[in-house]
Amino acid sequence: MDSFTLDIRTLNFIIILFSCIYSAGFLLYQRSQKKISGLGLFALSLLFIGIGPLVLSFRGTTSNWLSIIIANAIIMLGFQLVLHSLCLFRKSSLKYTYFTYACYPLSISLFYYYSHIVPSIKARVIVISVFVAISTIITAIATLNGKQKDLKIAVWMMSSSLFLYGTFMVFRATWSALSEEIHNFMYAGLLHQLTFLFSILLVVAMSFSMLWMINARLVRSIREVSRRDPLTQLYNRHALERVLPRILVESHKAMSLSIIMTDIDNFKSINDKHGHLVGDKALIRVAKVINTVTRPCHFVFRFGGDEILIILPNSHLEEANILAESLRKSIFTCGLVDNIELPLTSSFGVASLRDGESWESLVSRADQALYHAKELGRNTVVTSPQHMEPRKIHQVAPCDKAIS
Ligand SMILES: Nc1nc2c(ncn2[C@@H]2O[C@H](COP(=O)(O)OP(=O)(O)OP(=O)(O)O)[C@@H](O)[C@H]2O)c(=O)[nH]1
Repeated sequence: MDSFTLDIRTLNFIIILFSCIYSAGFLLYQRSQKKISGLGLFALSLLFIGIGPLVLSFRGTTSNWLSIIIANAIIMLGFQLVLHSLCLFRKSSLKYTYFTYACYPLSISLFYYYSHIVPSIKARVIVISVFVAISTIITAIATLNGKQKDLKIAVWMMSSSLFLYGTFMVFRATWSALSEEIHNFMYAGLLHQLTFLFSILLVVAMSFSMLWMINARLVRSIREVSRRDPLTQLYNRHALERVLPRILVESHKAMSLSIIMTDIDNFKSINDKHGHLVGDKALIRVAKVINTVTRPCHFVFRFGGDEILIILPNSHLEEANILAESLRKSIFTCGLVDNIELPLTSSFGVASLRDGESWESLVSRADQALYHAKELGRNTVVTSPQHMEPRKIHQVAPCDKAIS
């Protein structure tokens, strides 16, 4: 095992360099971009993981108190903060940090004991290896169990690099416990030299995974923005074009798909009478009501102007009618908009996909039904018949209030 040797001083220098560079990078990133929970603490943890070995390298030229106890306390604090920061970043419970925070003073006391009362390099190696093993394995679990939606492959990379490092530390502690006392750490053997090499790998892997997760979050938020209507926050036509092929394939398998087309009644006169800002608020209010009444399996799109399309996958006509009627009532009773009592109502056209019917034909039937609802006095739900009777239109709900 000792025929191959690595230079600990060089490896130590690389740890210091990488940790400090990544730390500074993350701190600058955090300052210049929108704050990301846990990122500042993660940067700090890397700084500690870098400063610890720096202080350690003064061994022999400064007091043991500084070069042994303080240096190792800084390294252990660095690993503790990696755990804390990743709990914040991944929205994991902070309970994961309790055990290692409790072990921290005990580990420092043991360091004091094995450097000043019963000096033993071997015992100190075991103490730090056990502490780091526990904290990195807990960090790997906390990272995996976080509630935050992140790119899975990057989460796995972060978690598995921490887990592998922790496992190596368990091996190092066990090996050291079974070996003889170490007289000079610099020549203690390959296992201890590998610790420095693996620490460099851990710093690089953690930093890369962190950047990967942040980048994936940005891409997701940009994609989300591009698919939402900025005023109502409903999905836009671009989103409809993206999800429609999938919805149609699934609905052909399930043999059922219904849609509801709705349009605010006399919206132009709301705009003309109260101004476009009030009109915007009315539109937002209607969108909110629709979002509250519909279920997560329904898709709601701003189709254009004041027209909103609701897609109900795997739903028959009756189900769509019941939903449309409940939406109609909820909009009719939704109250004041901007402290102004508006006659806020909507009309609805409902249609269900017929055998072999195209999407365009379905939308056109829902549009026709909506048109008839307007003709019938508005604030009404009209259903397009399911069977081929193009001229026959059913009115399913009476008008609560006709608006001229
Ligand atoms: N405030 C506001 N108005 C909008 C927006 N988009 C479209 N509009 C207005 O919405 C109105 C749509 O009117 P229509 O649907 O044609 O007619 P209506 O007055 O609602 O009448 P009916 O639909 O027949 O009940 C137009 O005046 C558009 O200028 C928007 O984002 N904000």
